[in-house]
Amino acid sequence: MGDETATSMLKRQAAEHAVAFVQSGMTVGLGTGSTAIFATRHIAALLQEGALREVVAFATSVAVRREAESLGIPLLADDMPRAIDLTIDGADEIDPRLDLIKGGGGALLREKIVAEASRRVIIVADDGKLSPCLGTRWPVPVEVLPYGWQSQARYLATLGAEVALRRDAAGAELRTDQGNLILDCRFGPIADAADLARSLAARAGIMEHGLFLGIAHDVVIAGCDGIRHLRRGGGGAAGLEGRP
Ligand SMILES: O=C(CO)[C@H](O)[C@H](O)COP(=O)(O)O
Repeated sequence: MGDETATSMLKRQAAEHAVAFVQSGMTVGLGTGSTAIFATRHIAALLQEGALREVVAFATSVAVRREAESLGIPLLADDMPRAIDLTIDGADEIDPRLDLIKGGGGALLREKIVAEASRRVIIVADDGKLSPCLGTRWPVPVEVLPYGWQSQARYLATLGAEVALRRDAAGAELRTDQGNLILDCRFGPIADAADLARSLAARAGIMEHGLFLGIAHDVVIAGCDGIRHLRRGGGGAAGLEGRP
């Protein structure tokens, strides 16, 4: 089995473990990315089997909304007429406090809107996403308005970032679902993520950033040695007995 297949299997295991927390009647946030998509597909399969009933979902990106529609998952209207019970999403980097870098898939703004509207946020990932300190292995994605974006790039450089405009596979500047740009900001290990988040939030033209601090309630991590369920403030691994 190649590396890619093994990682994909871990992503699926983490995502399916988290879906066990979805109950009939819930409103569920559907995350974006190659890990969260396994949760969406598993929810669809459980709805089809009748093991779950009356679940309504809210997607964190246009791509996931389309996928959910094609799988027959009922969706809330885009104005989110009610709060979300549980969101299952992925992450790019996870530190020991369960703070995150997200936005590798470019959906950080919608993902943060959905997470902040959710009573519970479960992050699912393979153990390659664990990091001693945010910024060690992943840049912080920053979504900026195209208007004046080079000014934001200069501002980000003054904060210590090596800044790269994200491009799509064809080399064109990548546009988010809102038509904005993404600046990937490599800071290296971030000593004070809360302070950096404040500096990013303070700048007009920066629409959102990929630091998700104090947002995840749970992190489900799959590795070769099994699944670990980490809870915020819960002192670490809870093991499979945490399953509802
Ligand atoms: O934040 C995200 C998308 O904006 C993703 O959740 C994150 O990039 C992880 O993706 P993957 O599960 O494909 O590794």
